[in-house]
Order: sequence, then structure tokens, then C-alpha cells
Amino acid sequence: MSDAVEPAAATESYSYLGPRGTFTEAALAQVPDARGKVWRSVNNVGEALDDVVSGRSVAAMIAIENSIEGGVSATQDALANIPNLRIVGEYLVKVQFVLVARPGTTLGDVKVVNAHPVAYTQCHHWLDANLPSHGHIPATSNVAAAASLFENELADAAVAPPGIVDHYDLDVLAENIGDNDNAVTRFVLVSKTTTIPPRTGADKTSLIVELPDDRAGALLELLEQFSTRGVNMSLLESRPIGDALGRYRFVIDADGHILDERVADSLLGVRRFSPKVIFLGSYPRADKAPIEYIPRYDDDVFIEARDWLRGVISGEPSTSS
Ligand SMILES: O=C(O)C(=O)Cc1ccccc1
Repeated sequence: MSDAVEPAAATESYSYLGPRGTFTEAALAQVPDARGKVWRSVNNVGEALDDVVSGRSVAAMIAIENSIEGGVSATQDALANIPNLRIVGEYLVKVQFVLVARPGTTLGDVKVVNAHPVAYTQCHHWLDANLPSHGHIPATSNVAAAASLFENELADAAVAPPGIVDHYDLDVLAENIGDNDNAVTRFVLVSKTTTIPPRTGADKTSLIVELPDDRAGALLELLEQFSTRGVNMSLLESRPIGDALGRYRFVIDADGHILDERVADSLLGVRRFSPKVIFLGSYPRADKAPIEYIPRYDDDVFIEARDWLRGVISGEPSTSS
């Protein structure tokens, strides 16, 4: 088992949570530009983003949200705290889990389970029902959980992706142990580029926004910036800023691209009232579903209104048709 993927001659590298066989690797496999490049296996989100910041890698693939647990807080917090990072693409991976153990182990032998914390929470119904008194050791990834079974005997079993048996000589004690058969994890490709991916009509814009202090209705005011421009939000999560109790920032995904007039206008509204706005990027949606909006929020309507205003200012008749 080696973590780095050939060819040796490639100059650009992409960082991902390894070792090989993780869901994160499956997400990176969906990126055409990453094919034939070096894939650098790292142990956590911080290390992946540090590779990008230092220029060691051109981009990093990181998990940002899953359909069971919501946002991945380590990722949201890292994107809030590390400046000048941009999301350039999103990728979906269906996640299923198996319980694996060293050959010869039976379910009755399992007292301690090694699992990535996000995977562990997604399997807790099965684990509580079938191993009610088990202990848990956290792992850096789903594959690292399985690999640890050969490094020490602290755990008797591990939660891992189904493909793990292609890489390691392990027995599968139980299949499909996830709480939800349709669980999906959303990954984002993060880079330092300032070039925004072109608008496709099926795009998403990600932001992190802080609210003005001590202002009644500040969250409502934030939401209004989008609703009054016909922009749907597909994610709104709060995360502690960390400097004092009760201070939160908001992680937002809005439908559309920053080059869509309604999205640009919403961002201007947000920027006017928020003390801190981080633009994380506009990028094509993984599901390629075109954004639907009411015709009165079409680009032409914003452009016509702006032209009308310019005309009024420059002395043209002020009646609008
Ligand atoms: O990429 C992996 O395999 C990981 O270990 C991270 C993870 C954990 C749980 C669901 C999706 C990704």
C-alpha cells in the first residue's frame, strides 16, 4: 500500500484525506484536472489546506457537509479562519459503511471500535443496537480506522468504506451499518486561485458572514438580502466565532453564481450591513440542476433598472415603461 499516486513526473499535486480508499479519494477521482497528477495523502483538513496555502498542492479535496450530520465543523471553521481560499468545485459521494476486523474476529469479540468521528455518528443506531457497550477510538479517516487494526490491538473492529477489503486483508463482520442507506457526503475542491469558475446556470455561491453585534433582527436582515432578490439558500449553519460566548458566524450556500445579477445584488446587500463577509466561491453544482427563479429576478430586470437609474442621473426623462 502506498499513499502517493503516480506518475512521478507530474508537477502539480492535489491533497486529500487518505490513505487510499477513502471517500475523499473517491471525490478527487471525479476531478478531470486531477487525473495523472500527484495525489498527496494527508491526515486532516488542516494539513490539506496548509498544502494549498503553502503552494505544495494546487488544490485540496475536503468534506464539507453530509446528509446525516450536516456541516463538517472542522472544514467550516478552517475556511472561516484561513484567508484567501476559494472553493472551485463540489462533488458528491454516496457513503456506506461496513464493520471490519482482523481475520478470525467475531462480532462477539468486539469491545472497541475504531472509526472516523463523522462515520461513527452516521452508524450509531447500528452500533448501539448490536454493540451496546462498545468503546470508540477516533481515527483520522475511514481507511485509517481499518489500517489501525494492523498497527495495534487497541480496537477490535473498525468502521470503513465497503471497498476496504480491496486494500486490506480484513473480515467484514457486518455490511451496511450506516443509519441511512441514502447518505451522501458533499466534498469541495479548494484552491488559492482568484479566478472564479465560469457561470453555468447551475451554480452555487458559498459565503461566511458575521452579523452586526446587538442588533434585533440582524439574522432576519441577512436572510432578507437573499429573499428580496429571489435567491434560494441551500445551506445556512451557525458556527461559534470562538472569541466569546454567544458570538456566531453563518455559513451560507446560495443558489446561483456571483455573475448572476440577483446574487451579486444580494452580496452587495450583505456586504453593506455585515462587519465581515468571506466570499468562498461560485462554482458549478455537483447535481448540475439548473437554478430556478422567478422571472422578475432575471439579469435583464436588474440591468434595466440600473440603466434607468443612470439615465435619471444623467438627465434623461425619469418615467420607466
Ligand atoms: O474520506 C473519508 O473516507 C473520511 O474518512 C472522511 C469522511 C468521513 C465520513 C463520511 C465521509 C467522509
